[in-house]
Amino acid sequence: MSSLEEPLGLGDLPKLSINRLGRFVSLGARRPPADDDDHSTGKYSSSSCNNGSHQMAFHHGSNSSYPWHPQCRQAADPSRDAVELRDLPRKVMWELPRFVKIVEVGPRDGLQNEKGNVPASVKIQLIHKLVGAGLSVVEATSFVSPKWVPQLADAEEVLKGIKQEPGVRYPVLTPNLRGFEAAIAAGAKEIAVFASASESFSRSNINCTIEESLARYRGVTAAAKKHGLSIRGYVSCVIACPVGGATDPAKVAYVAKELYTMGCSEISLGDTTGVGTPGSVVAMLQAVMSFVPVDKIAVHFHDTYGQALANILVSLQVSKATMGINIVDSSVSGLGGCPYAKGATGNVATEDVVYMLHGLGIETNVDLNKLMEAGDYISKHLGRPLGSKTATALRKLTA
Ligand SMILES: CC(C)(COP(=O)([O-])OP(=O)([O-])OC[C@H]1O[C@@H](n2cnc3c(N)ncnc32)[C@H](O)[C@@H]1OP(=O)([O-])[O-])[C@@H](O)C(=O)NCCC(=O)NCCSC(=O)C[C@@](C)(O)CC(=O)[O-]
Repeated sequence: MSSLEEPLGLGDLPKLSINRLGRFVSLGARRPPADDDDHSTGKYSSSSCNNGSHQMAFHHGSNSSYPWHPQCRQAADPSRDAVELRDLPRKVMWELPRFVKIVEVGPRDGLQNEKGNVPASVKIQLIHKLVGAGLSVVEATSFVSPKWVPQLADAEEVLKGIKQEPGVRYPVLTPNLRGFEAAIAAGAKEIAVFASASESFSRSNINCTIEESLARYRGVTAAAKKHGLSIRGYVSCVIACPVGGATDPAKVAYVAKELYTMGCSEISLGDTTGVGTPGSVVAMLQAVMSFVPVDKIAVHFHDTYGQALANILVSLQVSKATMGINIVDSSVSGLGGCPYAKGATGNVATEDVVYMLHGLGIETNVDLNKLMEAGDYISKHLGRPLGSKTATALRKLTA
């Protein structure tokens, strides 16, 4: 392996003086004092890590296969310096969560935009592989009009074909009561409604105004609550709309608040076109966080402009007052795109998100190797190269 192929990670830092780093951390880092730390909420405690008594466990099964990976080196080296280095990201950045829940949207968002037909059996296999990789939320399909999204016309067959594992969530999109009824008949235990912060996108995606969609979703969420179902709510075009241009963060906050008030337990904020940068994302998140608790917010970035990982990172550490967002949507092998958002590419690849989070010492419970196998499986079926930079690099290394 050439040095260029090795990731420059925390494991490279021992070449620097720990004392100098310590000074840098204490002078430069803007983090709250140790008194603010609170393990019950998952906030970081620096003092407890210095003696190793609260070392984070690195149970990312896949990492053990990559001995050069910074986390593996550190896990094998319990020295004080290694512990300090491993926790460095938490010190120099605003607070990061200890655990991030990944919501895998590949089988739905990923496959809704495919030109070719993907058989239901392949979708079911893909979902099983994703769950086998440790993902605890896998969005399975959509009960939408087959005239609008023919790619998901097999929703019933897919949902009925999945062997639902205990403790795993399989949300499905439902645009109206008709979709909701079909979803519960097929065994759905969680639904998702999807509104937009842009009038023009709302019309092109679901053929109604924002207010009409919210009125419709009040009916759908009321029915879902009666059946004891969990509900996810999406807001699309949170940064910009493919037709209408930049979105006012206040509009995003309004739609998010309405969805939250009607009973959505998780609000996913979608940068549908992938134009957001950390600058625009922070402004939008601050607006939404005035109305929706941070632990109910998920971020959903498309990677059209290559900004998705940066946007996720800033979302995790968004505020001094809170511990940041800890739910991230992503799509295996970067599949996806909305058929009604012209020019937008796929979601950020789950493999790349997992690689970054594990590199930050954040747990996900996802096994990167098994996840890459799911990515190989669907990419092979679609006849296209891997859409994840991480998977592409690791496959080259192990070829
Ligand atoms: C909302 C509608 C149905 C309105 O569509 P419409 O044409 O206004 O509704 P309609 O009531 O006139 O129905 C049209 C036809 O569809 C049928 N129909 C009606 N509803 C259903 C249903 N549930 N299931 C099956 N069939 C249905 C209905 O019966 C009728 O059939 P016909 O009488 O002509 O034979 C339509 O616009 C639609 O299905 N849109 C879905 C579009 C979509 O799925 N977009 C992608 C998901 S959103 C997204 O990707 C963004 C997100 C979430 O990922 C976040 C982000 O990235 O930002």
